Amino acid sequence: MTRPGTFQILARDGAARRGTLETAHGTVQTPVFMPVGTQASVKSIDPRDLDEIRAQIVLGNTYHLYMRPGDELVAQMGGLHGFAAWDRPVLTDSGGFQVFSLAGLREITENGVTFRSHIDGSSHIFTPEKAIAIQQNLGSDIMMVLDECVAYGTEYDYTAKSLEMTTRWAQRCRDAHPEGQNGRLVFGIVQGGFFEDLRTRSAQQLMEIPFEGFAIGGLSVGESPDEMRQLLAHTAPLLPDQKPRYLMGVGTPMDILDGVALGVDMFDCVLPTRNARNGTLFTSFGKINIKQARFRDDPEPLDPECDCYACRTFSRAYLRHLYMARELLSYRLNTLHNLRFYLRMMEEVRDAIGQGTFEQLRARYRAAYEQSES
Ligand SMILES: CNc1nc2cc(C(N)=O)ccc2[nH]1
Ligand SMILES: [Zn+2]
Repeated sequence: MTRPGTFQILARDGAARRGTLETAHGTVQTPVFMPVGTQASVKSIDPRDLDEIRAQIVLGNTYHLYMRPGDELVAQMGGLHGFAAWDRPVLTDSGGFQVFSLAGLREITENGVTFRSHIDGSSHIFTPEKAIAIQQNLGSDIMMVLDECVAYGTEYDYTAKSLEMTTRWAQRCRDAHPEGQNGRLVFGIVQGGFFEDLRTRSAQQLMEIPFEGFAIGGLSVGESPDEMRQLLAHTAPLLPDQKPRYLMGVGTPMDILDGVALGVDMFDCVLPTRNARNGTLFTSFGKINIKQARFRDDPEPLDPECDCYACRTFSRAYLRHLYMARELLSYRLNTLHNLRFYLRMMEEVRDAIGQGTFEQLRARYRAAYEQSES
């Protein structure tokens, strides 16, 4: 088996790259979209479904699993792979983002972040070492460092001090899980808010540490699409060409295609799974909402170009009925479809990069999505 952490670039099309990333649970074809399985489950679908829609790697949230059922229990049950019967790669975030966005009452010190549980108000502390220990217990293939994701609009001086601490925390995370240890990988996370010079500083400091990959954090936090794109265009090319680049929490189909065009290799987002549960569905002709009356007696498949179970088997009329009747099957079929849409788009992306036709693919999606965004 090729050493975990090995990243091979197979083809380029402009700044877009097609590659392979080796992990302890198999090879990931990049660019890749990671379905989000916050509480050890991709909501409403099971591992057989993930296989069928050809998911390669899923994301678990450290904060949630630490809170419930507890990382020690998950370790006892064989890590996420044994517990959730998923035998492919798993990436876990460090909990930093959730603590900053979910937990109540937080205090940040050099040692780590102290916070109260959103479940029962109990007090906890995440240090860099603790964040890594939890992810080790979860059996994560790709662990993220503990970082401070500063809120959109944070002023320059605080952001500058925060990134310095994030770098010191990153070093402590790497020290807690040395390079090559049991085939698991650790990625650094670039911060620096929306200040290009601070992004450069954060990237330069992190690249001094031997991470197997680098994430761009602190985005998709309320900024405009243009602000995100501008920051991304500045930051992505700063990162090592020969290491995977991961854009955290992004995004819409167009955000992802624009990220690929800027050299990003990995993405995760709750959009396809969350939108499925409110009836918003992604199709080859743009975004629709299945609850619209126009679908009441529509016998056609949701998306004729989609190969998922929902599109092969049922009509728009049936999918609308399930949604209006709040049938649980609605969550499952809509989720299967939306995730398959994202995963199929990534398959097309990888093929297009290999054939040098990525820009044509991006233009095709833009034609379908610009109008449906309006
Ligand atoms: C949904 N937006 C989003 N922004 C993120 C930033 C981070 C981060 N660590 O800066 C992690 C997850 C994120 N998800
Ligand atoms: Zn479908």
